[in-house]
Amino acid sequence: MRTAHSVAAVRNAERELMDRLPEGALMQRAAAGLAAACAGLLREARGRVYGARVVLLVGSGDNGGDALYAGARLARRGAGVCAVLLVPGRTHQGGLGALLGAGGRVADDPFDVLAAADLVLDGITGIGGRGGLRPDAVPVARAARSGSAMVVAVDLPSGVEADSGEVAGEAVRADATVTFGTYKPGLLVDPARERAGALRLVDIGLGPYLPSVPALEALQHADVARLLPVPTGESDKYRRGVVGVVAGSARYPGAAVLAVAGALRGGAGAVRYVGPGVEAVLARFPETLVHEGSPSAAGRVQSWVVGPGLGDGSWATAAVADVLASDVPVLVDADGLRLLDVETLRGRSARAATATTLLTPHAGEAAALLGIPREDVEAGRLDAVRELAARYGATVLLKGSTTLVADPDAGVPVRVNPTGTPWLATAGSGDVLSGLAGSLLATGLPPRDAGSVAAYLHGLAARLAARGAPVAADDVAAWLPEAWRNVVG
Ligand SMILES: NC(=O)C1=CN([C@@H]2O[C@H](COP(=O)(O)OP(=O)(O)OC[C@H]3O[C@@H](n4cnc5c(N)ncnc54)[C@H](OP(=O)(O)O)[C@@H]3O)[C@@H](O)[C@H]2O)[C@@H](O)CC1
Ligand SMILES: [K+]
Repeated sequence: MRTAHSVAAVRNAERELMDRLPEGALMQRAAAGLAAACAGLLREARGRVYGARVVLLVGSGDNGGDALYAGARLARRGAGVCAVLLVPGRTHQGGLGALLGAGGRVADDPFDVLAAADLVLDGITGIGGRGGLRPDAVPVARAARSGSAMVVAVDLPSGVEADSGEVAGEAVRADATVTFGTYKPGLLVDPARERAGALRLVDIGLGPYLPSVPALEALQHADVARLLPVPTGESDKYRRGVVGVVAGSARYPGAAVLAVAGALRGGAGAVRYVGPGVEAVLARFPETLVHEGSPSAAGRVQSWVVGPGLGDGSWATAAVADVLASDVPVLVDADGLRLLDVETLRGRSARAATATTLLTPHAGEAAALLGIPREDVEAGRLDAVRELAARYGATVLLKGSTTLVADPDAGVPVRVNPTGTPWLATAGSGDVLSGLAGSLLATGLPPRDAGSVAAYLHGLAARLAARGAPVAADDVAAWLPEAWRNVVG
């Protein structure tokens, strides 16, 4: 599991650890890890550290101090290191002394040195930064990107919000970020994540002092493998779970087919389809159980998926209400999100512990549910998913470039999916995801696990299917077994 902690948690842990260490020891640990990472990158790019041209962008806080001490270490290994001091009167004095003592220098003209650099260390701001880059830092950050240098962010790309992943204005765009002690939420959530490049974590000994419950967590292969259902010798199709899929309409029969395609690959023993797309579903998947009446009359299921391509006719409205009246886990997607009755939804968890709900909006649907503009959801994804989960009393999976899953209990870490790919932004891929997650719900996974495991497999399947080329939603569904094998492999 990759975990991220809030700035407040990092600051507390830092205070506790600092009390037990000699002054400056923590910054030296950070700088040593940072210099080692930079030396590795320079060796990869040009064979050796000796003679490399390194430029440090140094702000007014300890983030700049880290850059200066790391620069001193690189200078001692023969790199030509030059510091650009953004606030000369408030530069970290110990760090500057170390750099100058190691043969580094302060740049006269930042743009000259940046144009010739092999590597730029961004030490403008770290966890103390607020708002986007200040105006004087913007041209320097742009110049760092415009040459051929690798840009390495110290702790965080300057200009991003560490706790939320928001980017208010301009931020550094790094090729790599070397972060200290723990990941920060902004390194894992877009739009900030996208500025961070490849992530590297340097252990500075904060671990024992950080809270055991992080703010954010990202599943890795081993975590997903542990969560995936494994049928036993005694499993028959009913014990493995039956997922009911209420999807599709005369106008959108394809949504039914794609949701069933996802559901068939999610581990449930059987898929029961209910809706107007019976013919299309059976033509493609003859193994599906089908029913054309109301969902509650279709036979037993262990979970429901309701909404993809359902339209908003009277049958659809009644079907959503019917499904929400059940006591099994329900996943609500797409049109289902527009048709759901909020009071019924909130009442579900009070009615039965098994009546859990997983909502799976994309940014536009989330915006409608929250009554705010879509851009606000995209800019502040973490806040939006937390707010939705709290307001609706349901688990919420917010789809997008970094899919997030929030539990209605605010004390439970938000999950962020690490396997996404831009190729997933394709029609119908959400229908596949809803079927897949619903199927995992039927096997008994709680909503947060079902949502985050489904997002993980779905992203991985898309990557495996795509290999650099466009994919259709149908390809993603077809590659789900390969993604599953890849995880348990
Ligand atoms: N915690 C730990 O465990 C460890 C922490 N370590 C390191 O310390 C870093 C945190 O250092 P920090 O607290 O000094 O804050 P930092 O990020 O340097 O920025 C604050 C300065 O920036 C300024 N400023 C603010 N916003 C700005 C903007 N938009 N654009 C431009 N400037 C802006 C602000 O100025 P002011 O608002 O006062 O004018 C203030 O002076 C952390 O990220 C890590 O690298 C490691 O050494 C070891 C272990
Ligand atoms: K930085």
